[in-house]
Amino acid sequence: MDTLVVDHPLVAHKLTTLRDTHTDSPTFRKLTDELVTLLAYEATRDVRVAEVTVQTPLVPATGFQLTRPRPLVVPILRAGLGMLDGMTRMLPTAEIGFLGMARDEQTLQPATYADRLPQDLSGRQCYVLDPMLATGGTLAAALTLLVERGADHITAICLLAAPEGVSSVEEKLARSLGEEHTATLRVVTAAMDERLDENGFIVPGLGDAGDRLYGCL
Ligand SMILES: O=P(O)(O)OC[C@H]1O[C@H](OP(=O)(O)OP(=O)(O)O)[C@H](O)[C@@H]1O
Ligand SMILES: O=c1cc[nH]c(=O)[nH]1
Ligand SMILES: [Mg+2]
Repeated sequence: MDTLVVDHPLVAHKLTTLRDTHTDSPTFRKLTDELVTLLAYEATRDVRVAEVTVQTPLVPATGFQLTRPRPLVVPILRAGLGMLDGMTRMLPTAEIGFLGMARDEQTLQPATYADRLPQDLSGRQCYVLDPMLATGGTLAAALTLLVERGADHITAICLLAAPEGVSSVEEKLARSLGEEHTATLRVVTAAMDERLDENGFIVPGLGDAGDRLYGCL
């Protein structure tokens, strides 16, 4: 799985304010939205396009247009919802499917409570939105589900990732999908943080992304 850490001063600036415990929810939501748009620029670098010809007022011109089937954007509820508008600003014609997943605070295992995705994702290019890649359990389960339905190119956009989480996603996918699948899997993140703490929180991190976006549970 390719992992890209987006190295850009505006990303670093916005992320620093996002981490600040004094940043309130309205500001946190706005910064998340802006950060996702910056990350989406890198994450969509290999979005599928085809050559087309258009007529300018002067001459025919060769250019590119997004192909069909349209890309599928998949926010993982709850916190991934805070990334949806920033993503669809860059990909307004994308379709949107929803996955509701919550991590048990004791066991750290993810449970899926909502699945509003097409059953058949054959040949689909997907963009998964989840701000935090911590132990990796949530992302591994989401990627497994999408690949099992036929998605063949999936990019996860995360605000923060932990190194042990990325390794764990790779191990879990090797177990759940085996070596046979041919899907391209990528993670694009604003930062690779130091580590996880004993409660599975990313350090230094930004705390509980869902709570900071929406107040509390
Ligand atoms: O990598 P993991 O260890 O699986 O943890 C990451 C998950 O935890 C958070 O969601 P949470 O379960 O808190 O749900 P929420 O979005 O409803 O707050 C986060 O948005 C990820 O989905
Ligand atoms: O640091 C973390 C880990 C999981 N979920 C969060 O919201 N934050
Ligand atoms: Mg949460």
